[in-house]
Amino acid sequence: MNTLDSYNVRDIGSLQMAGIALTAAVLAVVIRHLLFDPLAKVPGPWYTKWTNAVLKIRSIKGDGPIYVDQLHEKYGPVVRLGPSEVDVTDVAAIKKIHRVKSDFGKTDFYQGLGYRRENIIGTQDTDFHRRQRKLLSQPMSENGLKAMEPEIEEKVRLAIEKMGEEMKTRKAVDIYKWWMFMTTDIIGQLTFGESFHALENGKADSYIEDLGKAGIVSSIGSQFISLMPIIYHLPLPGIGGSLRMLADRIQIGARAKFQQLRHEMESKDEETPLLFSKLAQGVIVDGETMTETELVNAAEAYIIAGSDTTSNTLTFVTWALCKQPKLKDQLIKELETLPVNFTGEDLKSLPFLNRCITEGLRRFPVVPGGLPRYVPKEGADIAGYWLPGGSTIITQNWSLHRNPEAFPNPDQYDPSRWENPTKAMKDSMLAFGGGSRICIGMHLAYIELRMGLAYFFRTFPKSRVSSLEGMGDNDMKEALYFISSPQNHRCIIETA
Ligand code: HEM
Repeated sequence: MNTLDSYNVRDIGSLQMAGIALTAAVLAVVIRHLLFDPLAKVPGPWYTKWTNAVLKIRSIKGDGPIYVDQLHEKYGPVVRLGPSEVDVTDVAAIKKIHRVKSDFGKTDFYQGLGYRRENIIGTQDTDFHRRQRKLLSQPMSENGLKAMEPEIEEKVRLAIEKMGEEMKTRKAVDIYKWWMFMTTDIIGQLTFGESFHALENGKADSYIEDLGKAGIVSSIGSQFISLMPIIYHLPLPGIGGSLRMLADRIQIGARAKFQQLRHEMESKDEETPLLFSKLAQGVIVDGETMTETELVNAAEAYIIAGSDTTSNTLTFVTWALCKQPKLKDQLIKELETLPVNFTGEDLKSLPFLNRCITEGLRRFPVVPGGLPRYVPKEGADIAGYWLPGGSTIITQNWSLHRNPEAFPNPDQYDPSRWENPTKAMKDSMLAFGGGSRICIGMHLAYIELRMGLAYFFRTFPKSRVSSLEGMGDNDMKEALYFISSPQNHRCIIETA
């Protein structure tokens, strides 16, 4: 036997050993999964024992919630989505997960969305979150927002004016675009004391464009959270560098806006009521305050969370009402009862307007997918299934809001179902989340939704869905990402 041959024999031996080791490792994983899989009893497709790849692919395609909903139809209120992921539609379980002081904390998914910024939306630190809520809640309360209503109303009126102008030249209006500019300008105005002037300019400024780009990259990145440290530094096409560079650009922009706000407040005798007026001046609330970095991060969180959520809801509700002229006429009749100089309080007391909004939030939930949470370390009993600590539990609105027992004929947009809402209906609504992590901008959203719809239908009572430029129902099919929107990003309405 020559030397070469002896090497070959040794190599073959090593290869065999490696093959045996690999087979043993695979077998060990298989056996562990088969014998010790803590989620083995949770029903779901066979492959979810091994992978959540189907969920990821469908989420990236923008129809993850439909996939999960189909699994619920087949397997019941608790379904397995992956090796350690479960979705639940059981109301008692949802109350347990989304309650005040819940120990089901937000998962790493939100870290992806926040692209490494510790802010109120993504934080997993309960003390940090409690402090932020305490400091930020008052200006966001119904009472706190009253002082900001004139600023909001001004932007709503400007949006309606711009829609009227577009109607004259284009013979139709893209309400998706104008509602987006309006909500972006409102949250900019209330946050930084100066809007982004999207309504005046008819386009988003570079800061908003950067935020939009970061939102797209982050929402894809949040599906692959373990790859985020790499994604963060990769040069990506179309965003002017890496996500890290983009995030830095956004932060520099927000910091400059804040410094300008502080400067203006110092030079004024009277205080302008804004979401951060007091905190920006370093006012201490119950012995606590926020640093400039915390304020900048909170401002960014507000702008991300507070623009397309509200504008997409406005778009879907406006469209749904234009599609059903009887409902639209009923709303217009109710709006005719308003005094000339109506206020936010007057709008709050209009029953049909508010039913139209509630039904819009149900039928078109703009946060349609899961609000993923970790099961606390001691594990939890969820609707009769024991889930180990650290597994992920998801509660998706898309399914909850379509529970046919609570909402017969769930695909129908029908505001009348809210005339006498049952307990099951109220319990099945999770449009703004729940418990300690409930949407802090909920009251602001309601003010914008009421004012937007009231001004729109009072000004344009003849509105109807247009077929100009090929507009059709298909345009309004929902792209179900973390935030859902009309799939073609337009909604063309004729107002005369
Ligand atoms: C129709 C409009 C809106 C809808 C449907 C909506 C929905 C939601 C939902 C479902 C959550 C909970 C997320 C979770 O638990 O994982 C949330 C949280 C949040 N929303 Fe909204 N939102 C809307 C408008 C706004 C507005 C106008 C703001 C303005 C600042 C805002 C700011 C936030 C913030 C900061 C959080 C995180 C709260 C926390 O974790 O303490 N949202 N929103």
